[in-house]
Amino acid sequence: MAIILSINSGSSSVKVSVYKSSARSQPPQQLADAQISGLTAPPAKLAYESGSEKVKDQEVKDINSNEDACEYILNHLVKDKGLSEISSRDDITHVCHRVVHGGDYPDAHVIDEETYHHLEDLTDLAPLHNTSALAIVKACMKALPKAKNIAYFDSSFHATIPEAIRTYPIDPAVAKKNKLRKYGFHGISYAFITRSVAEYLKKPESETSIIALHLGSGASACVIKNGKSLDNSMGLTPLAGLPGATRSGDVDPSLIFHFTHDAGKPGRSSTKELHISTAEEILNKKSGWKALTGTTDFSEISSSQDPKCRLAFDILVDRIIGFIGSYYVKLEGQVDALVFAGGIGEKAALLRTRVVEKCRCLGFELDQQTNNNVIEDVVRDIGKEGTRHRTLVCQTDEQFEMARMCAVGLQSK
Ligand SMILES: Nc1ncnc2c1ncn2[C@@H]1O[C@H](COP(=O)(O)OP(=O)(O)O)[C@@H](O)[C@H]1O
Ligand SMILES: CC(=O)OP(=O)(O)O
Ligand SMILES: [Mg+2]
Repeated sequence: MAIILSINSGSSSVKVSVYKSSARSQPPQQLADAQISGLTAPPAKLAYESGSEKVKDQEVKDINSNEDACEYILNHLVKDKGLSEISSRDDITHVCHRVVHGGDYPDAHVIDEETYHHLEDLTDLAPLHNTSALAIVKACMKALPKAKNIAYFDSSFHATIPEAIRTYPIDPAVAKKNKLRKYGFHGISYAFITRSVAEYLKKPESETSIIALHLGSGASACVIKNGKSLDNSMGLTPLAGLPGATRSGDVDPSLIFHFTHDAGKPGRSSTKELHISTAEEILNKKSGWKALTGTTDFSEISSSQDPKCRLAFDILVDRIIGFIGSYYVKLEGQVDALVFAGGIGEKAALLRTRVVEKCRCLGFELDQQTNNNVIEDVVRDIGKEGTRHRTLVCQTDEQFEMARMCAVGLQSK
């Protein structure tokens, strides 16, 4: 029997789910689910659920990093008397790590001392996104010496994006040398969404074409043609495309050269104090909903009448429909469904309403009653009966997807 820990280390939270995998061709069975959130807005809070225990919003002290959060969760799992499968850390056999940037890796990668440095090299491509995951990989290698660590990359699912879509129109020699191209992210989530939607529609994945939206703290859109990623709104890094909690999303790349108090007077003087890594930090960590409204909580933004919140909401709707229109054309209208996922996509009924209203001309329409109900199924049809295209909500689960891929790997041995 394998005991699999799936770790999703995000920009503001660490989510860890525990699974048992025993029988052949059975999906992994979840034993416990832990999350420490609020890492960027202390105090950090614990949510924990296992057979015997349920905790929500419990403040936890002295958690200052993703590694601290992970260590806290490991201790909690061992201490949980109801979780008999883990009585010591040695009971954990596999640890799946979500690593956002996987460069050219088309598949998951087992991590040992030797291969760890390959992952470190990738961090140069996305320092803001891979660093915390790698710190956790390192901590787990030390804290759980008996377990096998495996990296699952957000970019792998997008290895199928064709050349003309993934290539930036820049000097090809520089692009090649510095590995500058579109990679695309949230792929673990899109793999889960594609499989779940295909199952729901009772179609093979290879005949399923969807426009999917993963709208969380980081948000992206993806077009999946016959089960494979054709395009994703994120790019070289997760900064491109839709805005997010603290990310600007697409802006004119020149904007950053004007981003000082001298703004309005473009020229070298206006940027002389602004180091390029500061620019990256501003666009990734000091923009988005936080910069526009002061909060990163989208439920607050979507229910507020404050003009700043309404503007942020309208910006998200505008950017999303831009991608839907583009992706609809890329699929030549052969769309099985528009799919909403991620914390915002799954819970913000008003956002779904406004987006789908704008896409009415393409043949999408909602059933308002179903849309407004709390959605608990993995996939739920919220579309109006008789419309040309379906609209679905999918409760995506990146931790489960990694555990599932890990279990499939074990079964094929
Ligand atoms: N009821 C809600 N309405 C709108 N947004 C919500 C709601 N509940 C949570 N969210 C938003 O979902 C986002 C978090 O989504 P999630 O997919 O868990 O994020 P991540 O994994 O990227 O940290 C946050 O922006 C949060 O404010
Ligand atoms: C890829 C990415 O943006 O991840 P997250 O949404 O977890 O920040
Ligand atoms: Mg996420």
